[in-house]
Amino acid sequence: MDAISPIIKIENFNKTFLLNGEKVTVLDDINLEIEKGDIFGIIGESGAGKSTLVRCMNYLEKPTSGRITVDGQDLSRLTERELREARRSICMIFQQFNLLMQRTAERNILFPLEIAGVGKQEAKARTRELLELVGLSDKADHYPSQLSGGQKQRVAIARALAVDPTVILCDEATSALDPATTRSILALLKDINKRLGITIVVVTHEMSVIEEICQHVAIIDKSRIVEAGTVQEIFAHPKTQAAQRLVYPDAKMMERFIGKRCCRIVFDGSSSSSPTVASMILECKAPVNIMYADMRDIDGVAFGELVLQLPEDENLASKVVGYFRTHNLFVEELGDNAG
Ligand SMILES: Nc1ncnc2c1ncn2[C@@H]1O[C@H](COP(=O)(O)OP(=O)(O)OP(=O)(O)O)[C@@H](O)[C@H]1O
Repeated sequence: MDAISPIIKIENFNKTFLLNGEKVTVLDDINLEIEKGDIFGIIGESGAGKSTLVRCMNYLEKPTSGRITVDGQDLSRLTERELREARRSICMIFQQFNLLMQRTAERNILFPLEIAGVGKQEAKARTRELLELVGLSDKADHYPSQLSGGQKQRVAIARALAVDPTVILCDEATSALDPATTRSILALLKDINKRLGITIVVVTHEMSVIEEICQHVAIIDKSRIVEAGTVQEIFAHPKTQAAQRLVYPDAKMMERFIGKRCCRIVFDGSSSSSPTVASMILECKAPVNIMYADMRDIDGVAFGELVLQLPEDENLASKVVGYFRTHNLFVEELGDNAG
């Protein structure tokens, strides 16, 4: 395989379920390519079809029509035995960790090595290494019930890594965790991707997870992929309503600023990293109120939106608006016809 060919390729893919005798289309004409070494996010609202899509990537669910190729192998052509073999390199981690409760952390990680027939000494040494990699060397003998949610997910990640996968599929892997633990698990996944070159597919309903670790993202809405691209592109120019709802969840709230001399400034990653608002205040000598701010730092670049209340003096107000426009920012005055 050359470095730029996709490790996962999904073509003309459809999935229907039979529900009370009726066909329900859950995924409709999906086409997607995920490059080797990427951290790829799949985001959408509840019921959009995210989990079904990711489960199809290792054939836990089979497509109704269409093709899935992973690492050059068309999964539809594999026998059950070959599929089991292929699944060893396409591991999955889940929201609820799925650990074996009667086994210690160490023996959970040993499990896939036992199934793969790895010798005892080698398996034990590998397990120790993995416990260290996920920062749990001191918890080897703990049972899942004695571990926190974050620690359980670390064991699940170590177990996934035991068989040297090329892809890790994460289905809402941080959704049961608090924000600080979520960040630490995402940092661990990022580190694994960087150090081991493993491709990671992240299914989530939280934009913050995408921002934190993904390079590319696909947005699923009502069974279809409505937008896909780099995280920066999607943040900068969300085209569809589904993407706009995710990137600007508070868009409806803008209505409350209408008629109050407010303007909305969009930071789409193209402006310089200088403190633009502070510089504007110094240069225009204009006092402004910040009414609303939703800013994110993605790879050191500012994305998001600000609502400022402009000065009453009309000349000064247009000077402020002009300042932002000359600094490559999109500015929209929230007049009576805005919203
Ligand atoms: N085995 C099944 N039989 C029938 N319908 C199913 C089955 N599995 C999933 N569905 C339906 O497919 C749709 C998509 O489900 P899926 O779990 O993929 O969505 P999701 O985007 O992951 O949602 P969530 O974020 O709530 O988990 C839902 O309407 C669900 O009810």
